[in-house]
Amino acid sequence: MSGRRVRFAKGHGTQNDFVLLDDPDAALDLAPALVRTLADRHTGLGGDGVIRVVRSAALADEEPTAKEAAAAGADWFMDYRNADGSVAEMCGNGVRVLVAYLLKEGRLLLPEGATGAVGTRGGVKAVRREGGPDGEIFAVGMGPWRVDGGGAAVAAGGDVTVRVGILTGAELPALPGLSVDLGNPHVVVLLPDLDTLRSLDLSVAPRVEPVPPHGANVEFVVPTGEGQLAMRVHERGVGETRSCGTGAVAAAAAVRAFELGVPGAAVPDEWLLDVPGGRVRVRFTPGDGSDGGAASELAGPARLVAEGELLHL
Ligand SMILES: N[C@@H](CCC[C@H](N)C(=O)O)C(=O)O
Repeated sequence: MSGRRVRFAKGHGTQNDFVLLDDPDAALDLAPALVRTLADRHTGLGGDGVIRVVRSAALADEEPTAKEAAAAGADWFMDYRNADGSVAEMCGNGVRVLVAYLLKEGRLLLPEGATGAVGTRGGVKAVRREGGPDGEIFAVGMGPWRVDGGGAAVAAGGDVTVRVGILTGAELPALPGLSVDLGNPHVVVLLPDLDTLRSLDLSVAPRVEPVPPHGANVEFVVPTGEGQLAMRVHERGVGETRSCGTGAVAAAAAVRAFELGVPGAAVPDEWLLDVPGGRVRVRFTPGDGSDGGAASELAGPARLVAEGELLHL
């Protein structure tokens, strides 16, 4: 990209932060090394991930999901990369930040309450502007989810084992985890209380066994009230982040699946998740999701904080 001028923006959704690269015509060679440099908090702009803002049609020849997006009328595509340079299928917080950027650039018209669409590798996502104090709350249709091990895994309390360290240097006894697919892979671990959640040392990746074939984002959750969860997350390709949108949906879906298994339990379809970077809302349309028919929605803020031009890269 020597000699080329590339505009960037920086934004976050509940402090899950991203570098956005403006590349409408898919002219950039977004090699993993460039992503790592940009995401680095010392040598680059810093972020949990990098989002290339690209026209779906411009990426259609090399990315089948971009071709589908273009055909479905979603003009813009979120080409999402984790901070380590790896490609991820979906990013719930990232979609909202992308939408905030497209609105700022006048590329998407989304009056409050209206619905638009953006392309991702995890499929076309419907987005709605909800408003909020500074007009920054967006809701994203996250589609169906899948509990990988089905009802048997839910009944057993999980399908994998998770080992995680705590700040004293010790490790918690092995914990059950439930694998949930949101387009990207998640493992959700239910913890007994907030003290245990706070005690986790997520500077080291939790170990999941059997090892998920494509890695996993691991969410640790504690129910804090009816339809309320506290969550911390270790993201695949990043490390601990202050929020994860797909993780929030996976966490709520897992806890809801456990509760649906309790006879007589009143299980809410709306959940509030408190993460270190703020709060997001997850809604499920009625159903248990197991037939792929039920859908989920994630809502939360998105903020752009800077824009500029890349130099020397
Ligand atoms: N922070 C994102 C998820 C980003 C991708 C993830 N690290 C993966 O590799 O699947 C979110 O808000 O969903």
